[in-house]
Amino acid sequence: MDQLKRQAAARALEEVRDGMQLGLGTGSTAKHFVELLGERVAAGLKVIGVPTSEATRADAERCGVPLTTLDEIDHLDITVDGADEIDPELNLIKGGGGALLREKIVAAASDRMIVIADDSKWVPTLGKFPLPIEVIPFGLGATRHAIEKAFAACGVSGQMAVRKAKDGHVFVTDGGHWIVDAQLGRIADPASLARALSAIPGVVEHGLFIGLASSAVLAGGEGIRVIERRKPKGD
Ligand SMILES: O=C[C@H](O)[C@H](O)[C@H](O)COP(=O)(O)O
Repeated sequence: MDQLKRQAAARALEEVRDGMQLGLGTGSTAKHFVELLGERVAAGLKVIGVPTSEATRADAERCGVPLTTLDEIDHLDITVDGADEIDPELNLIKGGGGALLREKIVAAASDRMIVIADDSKWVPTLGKFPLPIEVIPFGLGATRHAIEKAFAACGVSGQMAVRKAKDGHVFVTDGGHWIVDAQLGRIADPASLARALSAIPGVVEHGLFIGLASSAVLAGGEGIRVIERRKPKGD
């Protein structure tokens, strides 16, 4: 599996050109991209990156990838990031590693988002992977109630749980928020659910990435597939 993730990362690296400003994703697949990018930088490639998490910042620094922020620059050429699920419209579930908020900000600031994954992430319909919803701890009971209403309005339902870290404490995101993971099973209309969740005041962001991915690089036993999004970015 790790080999497939690295192959997908290597294929995405072929899209990177000298002088590009890059969004650097988070997770085990994106980490391969950062490592391979570091090798190219050591060989003379001139790029600058914006990390989507503190973990990726540390990886990029270790690999010698020069970094900046979206305060210093306001636009990126390509973001390369992993995903937890990818559907045929290139809608995504992201946030299994808790980095969804910065990942979405960075993807939205990019001309192109290339998703890299092993082909186990390719699904006909999103929802088997628990949907991460980043919330403000204040008023969580009311926010959960509003989320349940949004689920009902969008024809989905399922158990919700506040994410815990390995040490048993509540998982806290890089932005200081909590994550509620929702076991929905099948999300028939991810765009409607994304809109409904975004309208809830206590929801900071959610892991549905709709219309952000430009292409997906999927590595499997039979080789690499590159799937391009048909609609323009944002649609
Ligand atoms: O918050 C984490 C990110 O959305 C990851 O890109 C996603 O969870 C996929 O991670 P991995 O490549 O480790 O499966």
